[in-house]
Amino acid sequence: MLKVQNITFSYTKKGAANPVLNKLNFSVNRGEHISIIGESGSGKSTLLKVIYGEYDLNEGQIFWNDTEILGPKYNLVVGYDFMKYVAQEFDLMPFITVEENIGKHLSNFFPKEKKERVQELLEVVELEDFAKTKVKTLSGGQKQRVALARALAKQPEIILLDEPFSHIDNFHKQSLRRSVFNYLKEKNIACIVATHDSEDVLAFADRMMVLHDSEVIANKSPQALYKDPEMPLTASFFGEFNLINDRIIYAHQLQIVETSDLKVRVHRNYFKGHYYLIEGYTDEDIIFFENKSKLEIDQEVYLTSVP
Ligand SMILES: Nc1ncnc2c1ncn2[C@@H]1O[C@H](COP(=O)(O)OP(=O)(O)OP(=O)(O)O)[C@@H](O)[C@H]1O
Repeated sequence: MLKVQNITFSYTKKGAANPVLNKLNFSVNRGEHISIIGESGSGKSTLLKVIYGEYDLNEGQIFWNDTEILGPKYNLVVGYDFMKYVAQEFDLMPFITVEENIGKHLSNFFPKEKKERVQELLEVVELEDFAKTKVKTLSGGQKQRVALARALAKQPEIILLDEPFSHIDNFHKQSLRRSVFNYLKEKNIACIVATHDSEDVLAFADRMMVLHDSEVIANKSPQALYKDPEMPLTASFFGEFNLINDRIIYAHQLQIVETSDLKVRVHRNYFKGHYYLIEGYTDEDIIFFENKSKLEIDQEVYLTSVP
């Protein structure tokens, strides 16, 4: 189990401290999948780096089971065998092939096992056809997949992923995401994923942590937070929403009815595939709702909220 106990961390720039994490407490079980979300600059990457032991804490402690994770002040080499970290900037060996990169840290004493392991990982990241390709000739998304496979090669107990699919095109993203996250579950590898993409979270995360103002402001299942997001920042992660009488109401929860207290004049239609997102105005506010078809501009409709 990962235990993060009361940790505080600041970057120091020209003697001035920039506090990024303030008294964070949480734990992650073996095999558990945690997503960290938050605005850009809220400290998601910093939190992953601190857990990895890349920086020294100002306060608090981090443990994986009984081992305390210590920073560079205490460790000549950053990192531990049981934990892997795939950063946004993946550092690969450009002049050797994909399979050589993936197998880089696997022992050569067991060539058959090594070959099988590399093949298994090539399949997880869907790069079988690129095994013999030199990494320098790969695209950004392909490199990201090699970095993922390399991090998994020695089967860590916990893996930290920073925006793991950010460079991957939509065509491959869906199946790659399923393949990687299902693999981690199967092997009981804990993972902490920093992401902006709700698709990384909703179907896969056991818990979702929201970072804001240097603190964890929510730490619940995606289902619980979707149902009761508590604050606009969390709701925004799930889609378009409105604040009506201080209540968060998602755009899809508003429906056109014959008459109601909520009268809206249609301002714009946005095509979304199987529905349109409609932007409308009341006398005071902008309201977003969904409709199967496009509506006439300036048309007046009445809305009601449904669960
Ligand atoms: N090496 C560094 N030195 C000084 N300040 C830094 C450093 N890295 C990040 N910061 C600052 O720390 C804060 C948190 O940055 P961090 O990269 O952790 O945010 P993030 O939530 O991961 O952002 P994003 O979603 O844009 O990747 C920001 O204000 C950033 O400017």
